[in-house]
Amino acid sequence: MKRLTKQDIDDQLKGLKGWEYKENYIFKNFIFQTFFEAFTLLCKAAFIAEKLDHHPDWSGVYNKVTLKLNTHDAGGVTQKDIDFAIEIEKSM
Ligand SMILES: C[C@H](O)[C@H](O)[C@H]1CNC2=NC(N)=NC(=O)C2=N1
Repeated sequence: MKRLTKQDIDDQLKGLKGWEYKENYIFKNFIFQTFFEAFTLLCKAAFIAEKLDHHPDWSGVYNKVTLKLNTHDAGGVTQKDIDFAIEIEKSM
């Protein structure tokens, strides 16, 4: 899959609240009230990852989650990464 240009990525991220582009990946930091809500997001991310066959780098510390994505073969951000972010936002 073709790597997106910075302009394409910036344009697409305008519609995705909290998502940012940095050093060849897109990411979002989430902060919840509770560990359970954070864990719920990780569960949703796991199901989306399996559906799209595209898996985020993630970290979870108590009520905070970070999701980070790029496409290994392309060496950067592709439409698959954006699609993952869209699915996550739809699930919120
Ligand atoms: C074969 C399989 O489709 C690839 O290894 C997938 C799996 N999940 C992946 N996830 C992410 N984030 N980037 C990839 O390039 C990627 N590649």
